[in-house]
Amino acid sequence: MTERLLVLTRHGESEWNLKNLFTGWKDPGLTPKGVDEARRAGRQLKALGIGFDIAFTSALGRAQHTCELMLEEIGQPNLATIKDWRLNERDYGDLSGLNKAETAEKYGAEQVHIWRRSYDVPPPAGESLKDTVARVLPYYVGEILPRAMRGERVLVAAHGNSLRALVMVLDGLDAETIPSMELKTGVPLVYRLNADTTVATKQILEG
Ligand SMILES: O=C(O)[C@H](O)COP(=O)(O)O
Repeated sequence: MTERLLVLTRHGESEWNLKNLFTGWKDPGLTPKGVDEARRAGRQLKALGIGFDIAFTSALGRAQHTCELMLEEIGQPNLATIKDWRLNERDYGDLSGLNKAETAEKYGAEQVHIWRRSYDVPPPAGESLKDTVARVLPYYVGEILPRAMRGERVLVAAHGNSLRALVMVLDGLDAETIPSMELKTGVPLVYRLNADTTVATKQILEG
């Protein structure tokens, strides 16, 4: 039987995650903890006997480095990896670089939660999750899903919100339930898909 394996992993902790700064399309690197998280994710997958035929990541360094470290730990350091901006984190617009706690003090915790976790309310000059879905989903359907459907084992190393966009579709979440869904850094989501592209099983490899 064809195995349709799709593994999604948010990048390891970044330098701006540690400083509690809105990051979006800015390009800080991983912290030492983020490097450890990425390597641990690779080791967890290897322990399950999971390897890959193709990897996808974004145009941002924290995701690319996470992908490289995971593949190194799995023993596939030279695996073909496709880097595409459509998997980038949601653009946080004018909030990029601002401290999240200070922003909450200035605009209110509720407003910041809405900017961070709602479906269709964008941060100032940034992307809403709905905007992010509008670029991630077509890329998934056009470039990633066909490979999984023909039995290629696929790794996607990306970002908290570009992956929330994907998980929303895979898990059948809606605008009311997506705000409560968060993805931890460096924790692989292991999906196996049915022939009709729906989700057969999902495993979250908590640290
Ligand atoms: O871009 C960022 O700030 C983080 O990677 C994700 O931010 P969020 O968890 O506030 O959406």
